[in-house]
Amino acid sequence: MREDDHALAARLATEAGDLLLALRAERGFADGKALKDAGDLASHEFLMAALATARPDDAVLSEEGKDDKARLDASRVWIVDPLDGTREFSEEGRSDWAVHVALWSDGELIAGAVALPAQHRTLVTSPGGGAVIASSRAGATPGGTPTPAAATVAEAPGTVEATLAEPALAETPLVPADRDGVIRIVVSRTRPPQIVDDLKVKLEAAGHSVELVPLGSAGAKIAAVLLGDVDVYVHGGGQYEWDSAAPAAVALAAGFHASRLDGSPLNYNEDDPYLPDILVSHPLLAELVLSGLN
Ligand SMILES: Nc1ncnc2c1ncn2[C@@H]1O[C@H](COP(=O)(O)O)[C@@H](OP(=O)(O)O)[C@H]1O
Ligand SMILES: [Mg+2]
Repeated sequence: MREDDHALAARLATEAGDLLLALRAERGFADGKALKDAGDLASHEFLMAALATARPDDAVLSEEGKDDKARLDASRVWIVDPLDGTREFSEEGRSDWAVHVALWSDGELIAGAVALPAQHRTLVTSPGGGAVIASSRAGATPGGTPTPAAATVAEAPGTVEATLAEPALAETPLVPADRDGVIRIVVSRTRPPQIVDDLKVKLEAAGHSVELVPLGSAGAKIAAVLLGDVDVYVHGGGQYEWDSAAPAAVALAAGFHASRLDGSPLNYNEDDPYLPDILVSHPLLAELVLSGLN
C-alpha cells in the first residue's frame, strides 16, 4: 500500500533526524562550523533522495538546494528545511532544533511534519484532519505501520517464547492545552525582534502578565506552542518559507492560529520564498496578540 503524504512526511523528517543525531554523536561538538555544515548537507541529501524515490513527480524547495522555479508551475511542492536551528544543533545538550518536511498543493499546506530528534518526537498532520505527536524513539515508526511483535525462539527445544515489542506507534492527539493566565511568548534566542518587547509593554499596560521565553529554531518554537509549553510565537525581521511551512501546517491542522503579523494568511510556494514574519498562537490568544501587534 502506498504510504500517504502525512506518513511520508513524518517518516522522512524522523529518519533525517536520526541521521542528524548519529552525526552529532559521531563528530562531537569541538568544531561547531563543520558539524553545522555536515548536518545541513547530510540531511538535505537524504531528503532529496528519499523524495525523489517516493514522489518522483513532485517539486521540492529546500533551504539547502538550488531554487528550481519549475516549482511555480507544479501542483505539489515539498518545502523542506533539512536542519532548522542549525546553531543549536551544534551546541552540546541543546534540543531546540528540528527537521521540517511540508507538502504544499494548489495554494494550501496539505501535510507537514516537524521532527524534534533530540526530544524524541515528531509532530505530524493526520490524514483525517488534526495532528498528532508521535514518539520517534528507536523502533517507532511515526505515521507508519506498527512494527510487528518480535517473536524469539528459545534455545531449549520444544519451548517457544513470544516477546511482545514495545508498542511502536505511540501517538497522542495534538490539541490546544489549557492555559494558566500568564502569556508566555517564545522568541528567537539570538535574534529576538524589537516588536516583541513593544508587544510585551502593550500587553502589560492592558493588565496581562507576560513572560518572554528564548529558544532556538522556528520549528522548535512553534512545537513549544503546540505542546503547551508556551502560548505564542512572534517573529519578525526575516525568515524563509522553509522555516515555517511544516510547523505552520501542523499548527493549522491542530486548530492553532498561524498567520503573518498583520493577521493575513501565510502564503507558500511564492516566487520569492522570503516570508519574514509569523505569529503562531493558542487560538484563544490570537485576537489579543494581533490587536497588540497592529
Ligand atoms: N532575520 C532573519 N533573517 C533570515 N532568517 C532568519 C532570521 N531570523 C531567523 N531566521 C531563520 O529562522 C530560523 C529560526 O531562527 P531562530 O532560531 O533565530 O529563531 C533559522 O533557520 P536555520 O537554522 O534553518 O537557518 C534562522 O536562519
Ligand atoms: Mg530554518
